[in-house]
Amino acid sequence: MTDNGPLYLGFDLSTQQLKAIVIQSDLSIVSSAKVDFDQDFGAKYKIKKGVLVNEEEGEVFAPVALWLESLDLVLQRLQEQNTPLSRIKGISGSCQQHGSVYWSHEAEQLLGGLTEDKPLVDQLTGAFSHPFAPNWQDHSTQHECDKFEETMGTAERLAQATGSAAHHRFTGTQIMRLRRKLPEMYTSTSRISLVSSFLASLFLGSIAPMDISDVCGMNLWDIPSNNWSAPLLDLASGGSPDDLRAKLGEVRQDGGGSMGNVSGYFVKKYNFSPDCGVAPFTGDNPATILALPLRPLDAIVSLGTSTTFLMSTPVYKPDPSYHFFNHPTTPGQYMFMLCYKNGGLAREKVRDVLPEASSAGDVWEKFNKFALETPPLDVRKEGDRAKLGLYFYLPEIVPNIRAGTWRYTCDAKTGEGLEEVKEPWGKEVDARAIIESQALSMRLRSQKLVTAPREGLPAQPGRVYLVGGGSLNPAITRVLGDVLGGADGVYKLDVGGNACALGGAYKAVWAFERGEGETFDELIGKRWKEEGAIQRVDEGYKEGVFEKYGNVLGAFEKMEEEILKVAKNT
Ligand SMILES: Nc1ncnc2c1ncn2[C@@H]1O[C@H](COP(=O)(O)OP(=O)(O)O)[C@@H](O)[C@H]1O
Ligand SMILES: O=C(CO)[C@@H](O)[C@H](O)COP(=O)(O)O
Repeated sequence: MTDNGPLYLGFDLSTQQLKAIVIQSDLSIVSSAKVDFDQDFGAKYKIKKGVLVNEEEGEVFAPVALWLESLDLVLQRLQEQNTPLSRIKGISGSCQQHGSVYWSHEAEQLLGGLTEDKPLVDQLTGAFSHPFAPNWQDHSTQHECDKFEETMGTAERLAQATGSAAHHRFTGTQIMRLRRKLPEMYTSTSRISLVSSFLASLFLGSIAPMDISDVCGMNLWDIPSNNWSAPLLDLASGGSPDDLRAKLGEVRQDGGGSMGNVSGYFVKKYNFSPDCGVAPFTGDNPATILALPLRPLDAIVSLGTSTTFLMSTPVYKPDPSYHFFNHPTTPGQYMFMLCYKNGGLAREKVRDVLPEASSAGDVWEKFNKFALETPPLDVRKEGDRAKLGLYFYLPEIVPNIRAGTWRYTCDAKTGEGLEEVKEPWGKEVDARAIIESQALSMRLRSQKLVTAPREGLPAQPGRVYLVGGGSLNPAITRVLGDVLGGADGVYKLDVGGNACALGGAYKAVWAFERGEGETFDELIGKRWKEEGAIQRVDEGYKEGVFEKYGNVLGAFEKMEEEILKVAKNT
């Protein structure tokens, strides 16, 4: 670390953790710290995997107070490592998408009057009209989703306007439901923040505007007209669109620059400089595409609690089965995203029932052994049928199928003769089958966005970058490479689970150091050094193997369609 250059702080407030990462202008990492919600506060807030669940209504939510306590704790941990917080010139961050925080009428006053002698949680309890933030795993809003699509006519039209069809977790449907369920709470709400603008607000000491990319996770922002959608605001607000517009506030168009200086609380308590600026925070997925300079055709797979597949593209081609967001830094660019609820936690469920699974040592050892010893689609010899499954321990997003496990087989060469298997096959086959299933779904839905990277190759991504906790797993990375390809290889970001925090920190560097008209990719592209930042973990495209999965892609789609007919989420 140099002795006196500026430092930048990036956060990631995700489902299970709050991470902080401090970097220098040359993008090198100075220090990092994290709070694990279950480990640090599980007993106090009675959370599991970062959230509380009301099974009966499909509600999943997190206590806002938990996040306040976590922010103080993560800063204290950075301080304990002697991180020179006084040198931090700018702060930005990434937060779980879609969650919403409800501020009371006292919020601005309480945020503006924080004193360093008490923790945030003691001073801000009165700043919220609702103690909980709905989490992206919430699935209580089917009724509201139906109304959103009805209002726009079809799921296609809603996707054309807002970048996505109606989704349970999207903030507009969540706001509409909470207004109906808790009318008094809604009336006593002065402002509504996304998790990203909530965290930025704490640093600013006043309520921050929403971010131009994260706002696309609400089903309320009309992307082509760059404004709130009038009919959808009207619907969500129950006929008082102006009131809801005021609660949502302005949307900041510029992903860079400063929204203001850090609040005195952080200056006095943690020795931040009074000149330290706060840049807009964004969603964790938009921040992930900022964790490295992405080239056209490159894809990122984020293996966190959720699994997401991300690409950056200049083409706005929305469809009800996926999502488009404004790019977090570059006007005219978009982020393409697929999001699955059954990511890391579903793989853990399969892992935990494997024969001989041991709880000591590496908990993934058996899972990895079975996944690597099983051949693609469990086709061991000529004539064996390919095995395909769906492993949904939670109701899934795409396809919109209820929780359940299904197993099918089909002809491995043609994909024909798809049949459901009534007796489950050996549990050890599930280890590979669940990864294949998750990857086949991503390949199916992204195939229209990819082309042949070079003559003679089938259409596929160029590089596939893996981030998030699951990227540490060699069996998962191998199977993803087998199915998704990647003509230029599969890489893991060396910061493992910290990619979006790093994306947040890079965003802060760009926000405060950009030259006139200098784009994020230009600035970061000049400073980013591949060596030490990424590690090649799989060759990606393997001739013969990739094609085996291509042979059953149609059968996989048909399997989903069959299951949808009998097991649609209602
Ligand atoms: N070695 C590993 N192999 C497979 N999965 C792992 C491994 N280490 C962590 N994970 C998974 O990573 C997930 C957490 O990833 P992380 O990116 O930190 O999540 P989030 O950002 O959602 O809090 C856990 O649910 C766990 O299943
Ligand atoms: O709902 C989505 C994206 O639409 C999730 O990706 C959330 O943004 C939370 O992600 P984690 O990092 O906690 O898995």
